[in-house]
Amino acid sequence: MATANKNLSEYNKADLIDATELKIGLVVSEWNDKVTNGLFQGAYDVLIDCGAKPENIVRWNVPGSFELIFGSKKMHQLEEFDAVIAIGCVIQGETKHFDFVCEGVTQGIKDLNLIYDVPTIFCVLTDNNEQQSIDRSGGIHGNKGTEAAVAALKMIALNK
Ligand SMILES: Nc1c(NC[C@H](O)[C@H](O)[C@H](O)CO)[nH]c(=O)[nH]c1=O
Ligand SMILES: CC(=O)[C@@H](O)COP(=O)(O)O
Repeated sequence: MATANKNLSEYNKADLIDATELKIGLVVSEWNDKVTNGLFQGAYDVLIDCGAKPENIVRWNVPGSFELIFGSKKMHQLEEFDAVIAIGCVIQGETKHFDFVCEGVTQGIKDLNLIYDVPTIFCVLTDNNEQQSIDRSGGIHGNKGTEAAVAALKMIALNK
C-alpha cells in the first residue's frame, strides 16, 4: 500500500500506551526545515496527546539527514530515552547524492536499532520533489511525524 492510499496521520489513541512517564528524543535535520519542522510538530502532538510531559520531549537539531545517525547515537549514549525519533527530509537534486544520503541514513539508523536496546524510529522522507514532502508533513497525505510517534510508542510497549 502506497502512502497515497493511507493517511499518515490516522491513529487510534486507544492502541497506544500512556506516555506520562516516558522520555522521547527527537533528532531533527535542518535541511528542508519547513518540512522537518512540520514532521517534528506531528510527532510532538501525538506524544502530548498520549500524556507526555513537554520537558520529556527533547529535540536536538543536526545539519542534515546524514547527521541523524551520529546525533541519534549520542542521544542513545545518554541512556535517558525510551525511544529516539530521527526526522529528516531528503529531496532528489541533480546528482546521485540523494541516493547516497538516503542509503547511508537508512543503513545507519538500521544499525542503531541493532546496537542499542532502545528503538530508533526512521522518520526520514525520501522524495522526488518538494511537493511530495509537503504532502507528507501535514499535507494531503497526512504527517509522517505522526506516524513516527505512533511507531515509537508501539515499539516502547513491545520493549517493556
Ligand atoms: N540534499 C540533502 C541533504 N544533504 C546534506 C547531507 O544530509 C549531509 O548533511 C551532508 O552531506 C554533510 O554530511 N540532507 C538532507 O537532509 N536533505 C537533502 O535533501
Ligand atoms: C539529497 C541531496 O544531497 C541533493 O538534494 C543535493 O542536490 P544536488 O544533487 O543537486 O547536488
